[in-house]
Amino acid sequence: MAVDEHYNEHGGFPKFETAKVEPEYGELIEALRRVQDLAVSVDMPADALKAALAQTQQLVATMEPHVVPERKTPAGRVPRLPGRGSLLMLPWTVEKFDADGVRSRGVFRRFHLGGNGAAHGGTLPLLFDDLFGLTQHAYGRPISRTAYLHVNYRKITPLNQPLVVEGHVDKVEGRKTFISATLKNEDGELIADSDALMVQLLPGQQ
Ligand SMILES: CCCCCCCCCCCC(=O)SCCNC(=O)CCNC(=O)[C@H](O)C(C)(C)COP(=O)(O)OP(=O)(O)OC[C@H]1O[C@@H](n2cnc3c(N)ncnc32)[C@H](O)[C@@H]1OP(=O)(O)O
Repeated sequence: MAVDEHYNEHGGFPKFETAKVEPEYGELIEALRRVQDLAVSVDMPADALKAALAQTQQLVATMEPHVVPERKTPAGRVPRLPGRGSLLMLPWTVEKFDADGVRSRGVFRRFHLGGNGAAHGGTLPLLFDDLFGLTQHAYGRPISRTAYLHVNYRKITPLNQPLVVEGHVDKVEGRKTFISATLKNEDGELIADSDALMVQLLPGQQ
């Protein structure tokens, strides 16, 4: 394991701490994703719209009193959950996490639709960027920020089909970590590939 001697230097970043959550937390996040799927899929009559609005306003009222600062919410800090329990992240599950690389599996869902049955092109950099963050972390690099991220779209990215993304560190030069990744379908066909530069933060950098 290539643990960097500067691993504990996190610039302005806090250390990532796994959150403990109630069993219902993962179910809530999944239900909210289903709502997102539906929100971009439905064409409702007025009475159904009114009912959905009233129920959503009720949900907001239930959740709103519990807003906490960024590092207190479990969102994004539950590695066993799809997307680490974050609604922003692709709801994919990490199945390999070590210095050799990180592999994650999942599907692009209806709410990732760009057009004509394909995932929105902007959702792929999100998938890759989060994977790159995890990859450099698994490699033992200090917290870094993405300086650039390049995506090659090789084939249409389908919705609701199991896909796998896999990334690894190519080289490290001082503060710079060069990482690359591939997105493939279960037949091993290449859908997209990406490479990025992540730059280690200096003390005080955010
Ligand atoms: C377990 C769960 C964990 C948690 C897992 C969570 C994963 C989340 C991961 C998300 C990561 C993100 O998306 S972060 C969000 C998106 N990124 C950002 O917002 C970054 C904004 N940019 C910046 O803050 C800055 O530009 C930095 C920090 C990247 C670099 O600024 P700096 O510190 O002043 O460094 P600087 O001197 O400019 O550059 C250092 C070296 O990098 C090179 N360099 C810098 N930028 C570039 C560039 N675009 N293209 C080529 N090369 C570049 C320079 O030439 C130099 O090389 P040399 O002369 O030394 O050879």
